[in-house]
Amino acid sequence: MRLDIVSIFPEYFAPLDVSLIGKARERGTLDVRIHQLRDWTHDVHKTVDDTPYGGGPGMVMKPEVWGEAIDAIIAEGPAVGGVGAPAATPRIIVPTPSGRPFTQEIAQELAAEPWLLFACGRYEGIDSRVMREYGARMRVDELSIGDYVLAGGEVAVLVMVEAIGRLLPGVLGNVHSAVDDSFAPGAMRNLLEGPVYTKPPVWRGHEVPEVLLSGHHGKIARWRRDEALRRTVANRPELAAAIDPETLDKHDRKL
Ligand SMILES: O=C(OCc1ccccc1)c1cn[nH]c1
Repeated sequence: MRLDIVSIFPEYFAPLDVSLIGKARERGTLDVRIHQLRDWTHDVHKTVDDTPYGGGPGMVMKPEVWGEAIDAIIAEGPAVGGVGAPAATPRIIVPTPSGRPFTQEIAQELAAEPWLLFACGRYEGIDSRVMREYGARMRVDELSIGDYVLAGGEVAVLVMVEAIGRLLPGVLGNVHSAVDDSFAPGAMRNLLEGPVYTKPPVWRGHEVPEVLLSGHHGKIARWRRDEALRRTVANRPELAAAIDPETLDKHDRKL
């Protein structure tokens, strides 16, 4: 997969050189290119923003600069690698509080894309005509990572790149655990993970639940399902309401 990220703060993405993503880049699984948006300005101040039409507080990012940046990046294509055929254009992702919720399901969908381009907005956002211009010929998704307002899209891109990156083949240590992720479609859909334990069996007087030491896989699976349900009801009642009995039966059938 090729990942292009455009930002006025490219230094935000230094963390992508470490851990899972760093290894994937070394392995060639991921081709990450960070771009400084100001490289496509032509004035001495490298201006990327201006006052909003219609008035109001804050500034809006200029369409011309974004258009030149995205055109230049597309011209560097097509992106090869990844599961599918080479992609002539990227799928553009724009983090914004007013976007569609970014979910594990969307992370899985994006992990199958050969080429993603993340556009980091700052100030009040990017002139809407940019999304309209590129939306006419490629997928453009405005996505939110949560109901709060950040100063810019950079941190949201780090979140999405990590959620997507860990799903790529060869990036995650044991690919098995991605299948059992919370929120992933399938057995764990709408169920949160329950509590986890490791050695020692007793720590400061706290014992590990007996059933987990029993070696009885059926009882362990049921206990884990029940704990997951308990935590989901406690922390995310709206998810608990959405669990279809089929999901729970699936767990029981696996027991
Ligand atoms: O603040 C966010 O993105 C940065 C941004 C983009 C456009 C205008 C204001 C702020 C965000 C919050 N949840 N998901 C994304």
